[in-house]
Amino acid sequence: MTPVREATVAIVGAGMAGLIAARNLRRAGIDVVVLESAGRVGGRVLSETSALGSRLDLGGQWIGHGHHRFERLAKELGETVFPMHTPKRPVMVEGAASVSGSGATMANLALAVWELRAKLGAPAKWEHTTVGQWIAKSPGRRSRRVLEALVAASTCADLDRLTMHAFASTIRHQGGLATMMATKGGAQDSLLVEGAGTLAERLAADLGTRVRTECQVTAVRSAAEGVTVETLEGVFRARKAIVTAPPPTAARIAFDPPLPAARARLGKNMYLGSVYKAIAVYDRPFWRERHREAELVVLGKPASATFDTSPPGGPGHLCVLVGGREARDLDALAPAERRELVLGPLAARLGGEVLSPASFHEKAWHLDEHAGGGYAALPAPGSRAGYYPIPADPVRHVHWAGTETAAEHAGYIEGAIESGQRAAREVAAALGTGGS
Ligand SMILES: Cc1cc2nc3c(=O)[nH]c(=O)nc-3n(C[C@H](O)[C@H](O)[C@H](O)COP(=O)(O)OP(=O)(O)OC[C@H]3O[C@@H](n4cnc5c(N)ncnc54)[C@H](O)[C@@H]3O)c2cc1C
Repeated sequence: MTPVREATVAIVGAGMAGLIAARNLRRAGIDVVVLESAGRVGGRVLSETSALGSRLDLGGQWIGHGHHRFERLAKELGETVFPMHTPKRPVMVEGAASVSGSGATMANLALAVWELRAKLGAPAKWEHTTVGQWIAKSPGRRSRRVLEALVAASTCADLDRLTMHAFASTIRHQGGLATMMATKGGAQDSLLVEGAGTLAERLAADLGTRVRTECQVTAVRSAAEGVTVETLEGVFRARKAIVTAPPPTAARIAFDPPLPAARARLGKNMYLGSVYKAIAVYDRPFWRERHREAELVVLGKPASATFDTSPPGGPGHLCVLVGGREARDLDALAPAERRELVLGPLAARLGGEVLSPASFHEKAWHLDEHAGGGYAALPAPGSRAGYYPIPADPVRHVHWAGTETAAEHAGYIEGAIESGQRAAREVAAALGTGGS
């Protein structure tokens, strides 16, 4: 029989929240074990190396304006922050032409209404209206397509699975629509040369054998003296547990005794969005030489958002994001077909070289059984459970972290870090050990 292993705190998930909680508990002298179901650490952050040697992120990457914890952590771990190459405003393109005139004006008007409603409070009837229904009623084919593209790229939601009320609540919590969508001064403000995924790798390296990958937690049983955590790799006993998996994936864990109804509801009433992300790498950002900006919203099928994420002095990086249902539509294609579909619409604008990257990196997050999707868990229609921040009150010896629980910047890496710090403080206090 496999022996039962002991730690003071067992942490479920080696994403940013779990790794930060582990690091802070270790700093307070508390023994931890981090149990991760995937064969790698990082969760929704993941860095790769391009054919030209540059690092790139297939998961979370941007440091948003005011994401101070994230920026501090990056600097502390020796990473280099650089600002995004940002035009005055992104260009919306359909085919080779940019979208202007009434299509753009109507879309901007709708965005202004959403922004205002998010600030002042959304009308109750928006609880029964999905974003898809709202957009379908608004005038102008192009304007509707712009709105669909922007909402899908900024939330990764299926537009018929996100109510206007929930969307307004997300906008409010994430500092406004303009902030969510902006590069300079917004949620896509700056990047890391070495990659956000590298931060997770460095945090895990410092924790050494305390981090166990391919160790899926199947059950957490609470008793008076602590918890027993069952995994596919054996049983761990601890005084406290911190669960960092987002509610839809945490719902696969059996809790004994069962979780209170409100907590269990979160797992049922939330889902992770669908998102496809690609980074195409070129020997230089050649489009800049032609005074072409690569911050684009492409209104084709699929609709995508493209960014120039090239590191300073390094190769050219084009980042393409497709969110929601259209991200899933890409799954059925062969890789070469998908690459052409994603890069093809950019060629008319940026030049034919777009079609011949030195390397092409892609990931469909909704197909990742461990992460479950991205960017973050969303509330399903029919309930306000799942609005940010989701409750994180401990249940006996079980504490909760993960970006969705963050009081500030939920959904972002900053929120994951904040939640890990908070959970570590909470657990250290419960153990009577202080903590950082
Ligand atoms: C494509 C994409 C782009 C993004 N872009 C940005 C961005 O630019 N900037 C930004 O700030 N944020 C971005 N985000 C969001 C950001 O990546 C996340 O908010 C953050 O990484 C979440 O961290 P977390 O630790 O809360 O959760 P996770 O990273 O999801 O960690 C949870 C971990 O728990 C593990 N797990 C789940 N169930 C179990 C189990 N039963 N047993 C053991 N382990 C389990 C999972 O495998 C995972 O590793 C993006 C996300 C995606 C997917």
